[in-house]
Amino acid sequence: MTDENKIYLDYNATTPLEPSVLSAIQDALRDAWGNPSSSYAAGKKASHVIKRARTSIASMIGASSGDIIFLSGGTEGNNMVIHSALEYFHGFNDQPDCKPHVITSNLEHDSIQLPLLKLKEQGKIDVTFVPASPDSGAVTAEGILQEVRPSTCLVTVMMANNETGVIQPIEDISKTIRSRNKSRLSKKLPRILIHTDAAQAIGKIKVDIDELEVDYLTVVGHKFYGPRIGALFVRDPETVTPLYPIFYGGGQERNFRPGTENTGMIAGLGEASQLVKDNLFFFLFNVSKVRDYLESRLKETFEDNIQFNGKFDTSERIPNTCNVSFLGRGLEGRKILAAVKKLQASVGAACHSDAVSRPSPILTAIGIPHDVAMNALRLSVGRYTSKNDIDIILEDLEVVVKTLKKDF
Ligand SMILES: O=C(O)CC[SeH]
Repeated sequence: MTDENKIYLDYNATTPLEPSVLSAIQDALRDAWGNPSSSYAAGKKASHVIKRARTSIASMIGASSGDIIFLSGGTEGNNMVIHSALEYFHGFNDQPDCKPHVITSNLEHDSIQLPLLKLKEQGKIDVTFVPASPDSGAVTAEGILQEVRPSTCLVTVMMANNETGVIQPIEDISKTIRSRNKSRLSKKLPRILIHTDAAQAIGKIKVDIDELEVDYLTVVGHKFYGPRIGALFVRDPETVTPLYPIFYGGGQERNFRPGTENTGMIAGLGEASQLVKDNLFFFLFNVSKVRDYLESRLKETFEDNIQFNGKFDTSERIPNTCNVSFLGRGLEGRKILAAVKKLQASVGAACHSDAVSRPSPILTAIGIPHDVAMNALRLSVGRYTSKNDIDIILEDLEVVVKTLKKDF
């Protein structure tokens, strides 16, 4: 339950800070205010806090501390991966007219999709958006592989979609691309770098960089009860995986990401990561129980007058997400959200929420008809959402849907 007796079911948009995360931030701001680059006590205190946080984040995803680069959030991390892949390509290939090629999905967050479209518009790259299947809401490794060409230098696919919750086959994609890389080496073709944006996966499902076999992985604090900063996993950035700074300055983060460190927020990200490391399966079990209860209550209340948009027999979902359409005229998702008294949710990605009344491009991309997509709600439960919250939401929705139907 949040303010004004509202019930928040938009945890994929952002999450509140866990109390211990807030305490870690406050403690660091109060006690570790020194410049981490300073050699005296105040600086050392700050650098110690950062070191401890880096260790927690690395441990959460099965990485080494040296593989974690702090930055401002998911958007910066995703842009840095694209920038580094292109720098790597140009360092490898000296033919000025040969453009780097990037393969991605048609489901990506704007912080992947838009930089790629911009670079394409500028004539700097070629990009292939591999369509997700309407039968699974996911891409396939084969679908990615068949788009590989000699100039391909990056494959980037999100680990789980923020609107449908569908988990993408990152392990399969990595294994397939790594196998192809072996044959490319002998042909003196660029290595294909592999990235996944794990923003919607961390804290909800197991994220292990050795199982995933990715070169890069984006970590976004505010999706797992942490602060609004992020980190980028880069597999041994000094020697194995290319990483190039987007901007230059004081040399922090081994010159990969300069700027005086945000010690307070880094401390918070470290605490949020430690909580995930220590409690993932407790969190996962709880949210899946409540999400499944939500979907059973929706089915019980609305019977065949709803459609779930992320449930497929051939793919898995993150355990907290329910994308549901209310079938029938006059039941647009935006109208329902404007009329409910308790529910706080979204029709899709928060970064699109101010867009004109249009169906989610993610839902239409996986073949959901326009009118059904227009009637969708994205409901994403949190660690502490209760079944009682769900019962209140169902009452709220039942009244509103009945009223909107009658008024249409
Ligand atoms: O899906 C969301 O709401 C967060 C990314 Se814009």
